[in-house]
Amino acid sequence: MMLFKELVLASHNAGKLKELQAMLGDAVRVRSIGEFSDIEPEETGLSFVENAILKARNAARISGLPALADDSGLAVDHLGGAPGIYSARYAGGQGDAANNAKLLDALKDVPDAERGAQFVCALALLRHADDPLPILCEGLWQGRILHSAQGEHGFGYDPLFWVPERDCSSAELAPKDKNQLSHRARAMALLKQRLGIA
Ligand SMILES: O=P(O)(O)OP(=O)(O)OP(=O)(O)OC[C@H]1O[C@@H](n2cnc3c(O)ncnc32)[C@H](O)[C@@H]1O
Ligand SMILES: [Mg+2]
Repeated sequence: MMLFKELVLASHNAGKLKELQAMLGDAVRVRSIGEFSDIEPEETGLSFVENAILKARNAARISGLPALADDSGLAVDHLGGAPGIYSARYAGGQGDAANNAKLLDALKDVPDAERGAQFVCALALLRHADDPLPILCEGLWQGRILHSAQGEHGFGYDPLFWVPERDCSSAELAPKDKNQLSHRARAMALLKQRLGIA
């Protein structure tokens, strides 16, 4: 059952915000944390779930609203699951292009069969800043890392992520298709079930 009509999305990533807003639809009025603060909390957790809770708690405290956070990243088999929770900071916080260049370099000469990877998304919803029982939902998306960037849609590692079920990169998918297939889409589908807005 839906407990509120308005929530704040605890993300400063424009690509994520767009996707989460599209997935939530009209069921709930969505505010962005950028309306309240430009300061990003330090992501000190050792798991996606811990970081999602930390970001949602911070946003709920700042806004006084229920808060939804997304902590996500790319886990590459050949790299033992890296960059994982450090995906945004993989190349030292220099942004998507630097992260992608570093990833291609790390996988140089690695054959396709060993380029498996998964996108991971953890969503945390806190009804208020001191909520002792956050709602947690996760989603995974299996694919593999390309040898060069392909496609213009999406954000982050999308141009390097090959989607086997569609035979294209995740940046070549139309946004509405990515929003049905992705790690974020899967986590959000579970969250909507939990909230009774599926
Ligand atoms: O923490 P917030 O403010 O939400 O924004 P962020 O960009 O820092 O987000 P994360 O800490 O969760 O880091 C996620 C990293 O994983 C990447 N990522 C997550 N989902 C992705 C997707 O759907 N497509 C491409 N890259 C994605 C993204 O580009 C970041 O480098
Ligand atoms: Mg972040």
